Amino acid sequence: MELSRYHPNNLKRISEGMINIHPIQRGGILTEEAKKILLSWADGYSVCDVCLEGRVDLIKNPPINQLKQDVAEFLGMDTARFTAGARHAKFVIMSAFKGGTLVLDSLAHYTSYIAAELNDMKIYEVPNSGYPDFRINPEGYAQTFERVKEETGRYPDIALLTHVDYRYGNLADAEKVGRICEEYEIPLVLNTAYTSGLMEINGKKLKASFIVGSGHKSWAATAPIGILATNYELADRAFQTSKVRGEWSGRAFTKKELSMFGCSPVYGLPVITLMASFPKVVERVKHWDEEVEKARWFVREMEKIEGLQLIGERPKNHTLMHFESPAFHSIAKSHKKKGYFLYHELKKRGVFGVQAGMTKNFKVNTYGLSWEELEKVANAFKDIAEKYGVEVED
Ligand SMILES: Cc1ncc(COP(=O)(O)O)c(C=O)c1O
Repeated sequence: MELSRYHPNNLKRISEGMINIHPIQRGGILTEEAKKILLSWADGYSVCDVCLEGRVDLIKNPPINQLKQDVAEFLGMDTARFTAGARHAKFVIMSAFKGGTLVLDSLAHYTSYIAAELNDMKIYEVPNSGYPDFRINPEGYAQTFERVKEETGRYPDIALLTHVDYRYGNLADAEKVGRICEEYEIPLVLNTAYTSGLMEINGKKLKASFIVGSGHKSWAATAPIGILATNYELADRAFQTSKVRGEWSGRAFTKKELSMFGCSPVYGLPVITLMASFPKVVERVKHWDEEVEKARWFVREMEKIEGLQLIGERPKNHTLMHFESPAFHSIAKSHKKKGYFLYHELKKRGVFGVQAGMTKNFKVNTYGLSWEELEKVANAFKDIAEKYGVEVED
């Protein structure tokens, strides 16, 4: 075993000191407040200093019990739990509808499909409009509900909408889908992995029965942490308590919630960083419009590069974006670094986050970059294009 590879000196992060535009990382960057408390809460069971009830979500010091209620209120829901990522939150919901039928958008993340598969659910997809904008038409939900009824004799048990998808960063019309679900009386799961924590979300207004969030993606928290918020009607179904009794010992655990593995799937730094960042997160969602404005400016600058084109909806309503770049792709064909040239050229210019090997298509996220940083990133792409003889508009 070569243990020296784990020496702190060898654990320097590759992106350190660079402008990070990684598509999944921008909303999870810690606030200064969270960074300040890292060391004092870094030990394994740190949050369990004063655990009187045997459940992390009920701990009062640090105020996790209060945070859970504040997070629910912030999302316009009645109650919430912290989960092991958005994926676990979806698994918890699907397990409450085990063996049933799910309708989801065809841009949903693989973890939505896996959560349903693990729970023996039948899956139906709402189609998208295809290349180049890949939009989800809310009416597609009603049509798919009818299709399910025709094929199975009954309407689906639950529906899921990916508020902003991970492939194109399209913002779906959650309000319209929510209204349709309400008409059909089908509970809606709104996956806000890329929206709650960045923009204002009110589950009641959107008629969502469940809101799923991702702390490490969008709430300035250390991974892994997700959020599952719901209303009082469905809370008992999602957070059932244990009924088991040891046949010999007679032991019972009636306070333990099954889907939270009895106590909690997440504690320590993920919970504490989410807590420390929460006041900033509550504040930052009010400034989402400026983030969209910056994203749109960035698209305009990038599209000055010959052939480079935004894929997904226009205008952009989110900071996660997907570009098609035939010019970079043709450079890669004859470059000695092949598809890796773009990644290396960006790194040389202090920009990190475009997936190594990608040139034909690539994704970036501009959330939280200052105007100055944004300009530096756009200039880096333009500079690389010009270096290889690709035309760039003034
Ligand atoms: C739309 C969407 N939902 C859920 C997830 C998974 O989130 P988590 O890592 O919190 O489980 C991702 C991850 O990329 C995602 O893009």
